[in-house]
Amino acid sequence: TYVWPSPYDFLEDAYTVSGGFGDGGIVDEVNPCSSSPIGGRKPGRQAAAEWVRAAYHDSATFDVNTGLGGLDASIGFETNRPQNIGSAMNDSLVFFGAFQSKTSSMADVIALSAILAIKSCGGPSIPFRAGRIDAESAGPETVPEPQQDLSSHIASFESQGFNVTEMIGLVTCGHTLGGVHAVDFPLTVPQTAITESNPDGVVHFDDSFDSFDNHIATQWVAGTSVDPLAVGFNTTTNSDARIFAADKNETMQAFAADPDFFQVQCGLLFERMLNSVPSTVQLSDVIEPLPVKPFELTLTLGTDGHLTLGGYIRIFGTSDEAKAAIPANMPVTLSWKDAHGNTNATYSTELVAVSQSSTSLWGSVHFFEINTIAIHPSVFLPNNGGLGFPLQSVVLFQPDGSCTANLGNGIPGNTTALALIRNDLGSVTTPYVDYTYNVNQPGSIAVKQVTTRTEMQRVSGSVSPLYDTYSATFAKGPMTDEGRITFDIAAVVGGNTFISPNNPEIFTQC
Ligand code: HEM
Repeated sequence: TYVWPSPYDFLEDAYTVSGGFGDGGIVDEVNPCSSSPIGGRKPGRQAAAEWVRAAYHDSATFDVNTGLGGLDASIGFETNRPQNIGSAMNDSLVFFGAFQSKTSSMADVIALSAILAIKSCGGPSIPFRAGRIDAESAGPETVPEPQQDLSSHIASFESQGFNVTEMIGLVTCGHTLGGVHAVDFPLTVPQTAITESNPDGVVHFDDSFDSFDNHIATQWVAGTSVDPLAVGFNTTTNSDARIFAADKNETMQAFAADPDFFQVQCGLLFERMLNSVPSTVQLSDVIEPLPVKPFELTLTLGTDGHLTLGGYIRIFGTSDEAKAAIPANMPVTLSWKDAHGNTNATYSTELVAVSQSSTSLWGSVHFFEINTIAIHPSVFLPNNGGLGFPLQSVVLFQPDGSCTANLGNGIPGNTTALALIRNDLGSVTTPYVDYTYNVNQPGSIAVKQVTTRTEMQRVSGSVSPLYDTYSATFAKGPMTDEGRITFDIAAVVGGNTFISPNNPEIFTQC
């Protein structure tokens, strides 16, 4: 199961916190469900629908027989294909770039975005797993198009692992959001749909385009469908009509009769769709909000030689009691153990509720601030055997003195990162910085993550006799507009490897 610390902590944060303090910002784009995407903020465009369609088009390259393709961000290299017409795919990828990092591939962000969009629109809770790997080229051209016949669609879905019933389900679940745009599909939607208030000429699939509900099915069964791919003027592109009726409307009738059945089936089908990945990819366990989780924890050496712990503790709950709780009245105590595993009345502190509130799509979430605790370094265990929240205090990033040179006009020069490494736990070998930045890739608007390694050198002692100071200077990568920049610092100390992971880009000027 998922425990802290994990390489996927960043994705878990993005999954769990959807507003207020600690919010990474992904859900804001699809809350409310009708929101249009930033950048191209046009009435009629809907980010939630665009993300769900992007996830489907990326995953639709999956082939169950070969185990190739699937959700792998190859969509970035496929935007010149007619199936992906419009700026929706690229606009989504640019937005997702802010959530891409060494431990969150673009493909994982695409999957996460669909899960959050569907939930924000009132749809099912879909389990999220991470670990997808980004492709570096286009996949096969297997995304279905509306003018194809039913047997082609059955064959397409079959090679993606979905039978006829599941095909009907997946198309219905997808087409409960959004619609068809006249600017991109003039053979399906008449140009008269384009107006000043509807510049892309969207015609929605059902009467509740911003609610993940079964109206797409109830309207179809009642004969009141407005779906341009079902009752459109051009019968050739009425693929939804052919698909909906492919089992004599059995599935559509079941969806129309029972909204809960619709939700459950959609959840299961989307989960399979998002987990369609190349057979070489090993997905993680399901990532669920942790009840208690450190957030932005920092452990630094102060000038008095004491270690200082700072940051926040996040508390998440789904019970009615948790939802009713007022953070300011919630006593949250942080206690720690000494080097012998013992507790002591003084090894404890009360945390203060952060005044700004936070929201989650999955329950209630509150943050509590650690009012910087100073402790003598020797009370920390290098590793507490996996119990509680192990604080790694052997290799520490030292923000004080770490900096990036300025070459003038805002052009960054080299970055110097400082680390403190314990000197009393055995020999220190191969200390290094792994710096992860983004490069543009020809053929896709999405950036690629690159990691370069620089060895660290011991430069001096420190204010504490237990730590020495190490330094590395390395070039910043090319400046792209997208992607997160992070670095890890690691060393082998006394035969064990210690890592200070995911430190944020250094902006302090030298
Ligand atoms: C035979 C299969 C399918 C065909 C031919 C098809 C075709 C289309 C077309 C032509 C559009 C209009 C796009 C636009 O104007 O922006 C559309 C929209 C959409 N499709 Fe499909 N689709 C199929 C299956 C699916 C599936 C399986 C899903 C999801 C699981 C899905 C999700 C969506 C969504 C959410 C939209 C709305 C996009 C927006 O409003 O921006 N589609 N589809």
